[in-house]
Amino acid sequence: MFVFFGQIVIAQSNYNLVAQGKQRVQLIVGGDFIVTMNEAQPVIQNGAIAIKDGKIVAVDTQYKITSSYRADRTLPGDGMVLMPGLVNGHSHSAMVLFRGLADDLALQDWLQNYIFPAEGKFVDENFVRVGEQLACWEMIRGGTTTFVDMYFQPDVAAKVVSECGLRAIIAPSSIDFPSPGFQGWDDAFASSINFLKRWKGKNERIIPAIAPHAPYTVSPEHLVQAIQAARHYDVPLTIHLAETQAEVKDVQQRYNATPVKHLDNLGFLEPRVFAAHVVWPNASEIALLAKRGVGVIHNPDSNLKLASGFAPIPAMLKAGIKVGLGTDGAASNNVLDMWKAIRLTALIHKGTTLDPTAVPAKTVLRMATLGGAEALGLSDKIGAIKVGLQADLIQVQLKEPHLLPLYDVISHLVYAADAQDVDTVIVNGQVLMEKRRMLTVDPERIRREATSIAQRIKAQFRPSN
Ligand SMILES: CSC[C@H]1O[C@@H](n2cnc3c(O)ncnc32)[C@H](O)[C@@H]1O
Ligand SMILES: [Zn+2]
Repeated sequence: MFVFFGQIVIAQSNYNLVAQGKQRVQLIVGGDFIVTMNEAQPVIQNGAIAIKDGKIVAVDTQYKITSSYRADRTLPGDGMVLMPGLVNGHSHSAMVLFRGLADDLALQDWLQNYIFPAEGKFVDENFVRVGEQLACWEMIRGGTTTFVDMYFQPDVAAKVVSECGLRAIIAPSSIDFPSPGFQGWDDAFASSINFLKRWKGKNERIIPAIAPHAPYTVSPEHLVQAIQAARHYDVPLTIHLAETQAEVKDVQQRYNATPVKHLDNLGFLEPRVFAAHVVWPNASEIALLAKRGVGVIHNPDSNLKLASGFAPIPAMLKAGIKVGLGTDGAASNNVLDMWKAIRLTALIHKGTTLDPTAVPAKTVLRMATLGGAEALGLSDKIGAIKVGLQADLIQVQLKEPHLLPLYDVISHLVYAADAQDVDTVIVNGQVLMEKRRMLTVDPERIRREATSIAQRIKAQFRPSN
């Protein structure tokens, strides 16, 4: 409101409210069901959301929303479920260009003899630009609205993400031996600090972070340096942790402690840290992760494909750990498809525990949205449909045969829906895909450039064993 000559003059938005009885917003989005992830109003039938300045300003029935708000634009929700966008808590996005390059291998063989050599030879600015664009295209198609990207060339990645409209934690990798563009830890780590100085607070959708690779590839001194920097610059830190039995054995031999305990001995574990995989924690390490408030990202597809094992997710959830879901990179998955991770999570833990109530559908859907946001430290911004949160939303169609009939919308989202069912994607109030039409990326150009890079890889790639 403006004060003019001592009188109160009603500003434009209030004028509209007074003039037409309705408040003006940018966007109204509807759904036959809104699955909110908000305990106060879990599922709303025939619902709608009003969005202004990228944020959710009202969540209610369609009748109430359209009675109170007038929108510049409306996306109707007939035959749709409206829900928070999916949060992919662990990926190496540009690795989509290595999709299908090295399959059916155990993690250490895969990394040492195939992936690290391929990265050394092919990963440069252009690789990351095209790979990141391909990954963003794939993730938008599948309803991911926030992802964590733990890889190289972070400025290139951040530029692509800011252009395509997604939200991302961009965590440049640091490791103790040569990696693309770096001699070793010192220059890689210095570069990651420069990246976060450049990007912190610059774009509300890009959150820079620190990412030491793993306890078996980063020395204790460097791990301490990483967590101290994360504290100093107040950014998240992510790391691969306790991924394989080989890692547990290796860390135990070198440091006389299992991986989680080793990090705790270094004073490394705190709520700003979220760890990927955590397949092999023992019972006391699970308790420790919960006590320290560390987030865990479960990557079931990658853990199965690399024969790493089954993470003890039911025990972690019981202990109160913040657990989210991730895809890992497409060289070990081989897709950035969160629906596959959702379904696998709901199935494998029932199989391993012989308990059909282990990790129920509702819990898995929470892990893919709000649980992931909590693990990443972003639940004050995303992960649920609630007034005040950012408008990161997806509409999922409910009309195709594999989704009929419908008794329980959450059951369908977990056990029956897939990436092709995502109809419309919105991040920060911006529509990135509408009725499956891509609005912020150029599929034809990406397809052409990705194919050209792959031709070079195919001609030149040699594993090191
Ligand atoms: C320093 S993070 C980037 C680095 O990690 C490699 N990587 C990809 N997937 C995995 C995994 O499951 N475990 C360990 N390391 C992985 C990636 O190829 C990059 O080199
Ligand atoms: Zn990974």
